[in-house]
Amino acid sequence: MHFTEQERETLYKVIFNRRDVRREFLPDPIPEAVIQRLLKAAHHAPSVGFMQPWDFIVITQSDTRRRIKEGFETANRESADLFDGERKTKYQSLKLEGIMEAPLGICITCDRQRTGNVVLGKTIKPEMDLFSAVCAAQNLWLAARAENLGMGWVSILHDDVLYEALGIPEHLEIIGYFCIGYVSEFQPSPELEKYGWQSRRDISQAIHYEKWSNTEKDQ
Ligand SMILES: Cc1cc2c(cc1C)N(C[C@H](O)[C@H](O)[C@H](O)COP(=O)(O)O)c1[nH]c(=O)[nH]c(=O)c1N2
Repeated sequence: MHFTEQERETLYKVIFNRRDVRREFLPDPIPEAVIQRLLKAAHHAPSVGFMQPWDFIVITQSDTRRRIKEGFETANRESADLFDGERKTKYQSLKLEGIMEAPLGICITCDRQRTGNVVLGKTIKPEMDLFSAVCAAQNLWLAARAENLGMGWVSILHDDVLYEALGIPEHLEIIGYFCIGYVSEFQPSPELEKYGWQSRRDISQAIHYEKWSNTEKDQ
């Protein structure tokens, strides 16, 4: 298959207009066919040794989401305490999840034993199964954006909250919890940039030719 220039432009548009969404969620229901398309896109992510170590837990019940939200509140208080002074005040002013507002939650797990102990491509770097499951998360994120759905990653959560609330078997690792829903708008830039927490690095600082090189600004 050969992609046209227009199709290519669309892909880049999706990439550059994807956002981590926390505050713009609408309660509008997501059609089941759309949810299935998102999950199929996630399931078609690359994976080490074609291990496909992920599972997707689909959460719509507000009772379940409330338990997760309570877990977030605990973890968020602990997290705020790790920052000092002005930074702490700023942290506390940020909105870092949309668990109750987004009608859909998806938890991605990773079964590290899915295809046995020795896996092609994972023999030297054992963490490659986890990386593969993160690729599924990114596919989900981009597919959601293409469907005009916002998605937010919530990692300010202790794993035991998700194990308990979602009945996840102990042998699975938790990759992440994601809030998904239609949105009032997509912000043009990251929320953390807009609120002065962190700005985007200049791309020239991220690219190194032939050898890693320290740029002046990075030191
Ligand atoms: C692994 C991981 C974990 C988290 C995130 C991202 C990733 C990749 N991000 C979202 C993060 O803040 C966001 O991606 C950046 O700020 C850049 O913004 P955009 O995603 O471009 O909008 C995120 N955001 C948030 O509000 N609460 C969270 O717990 C997390 N956790």
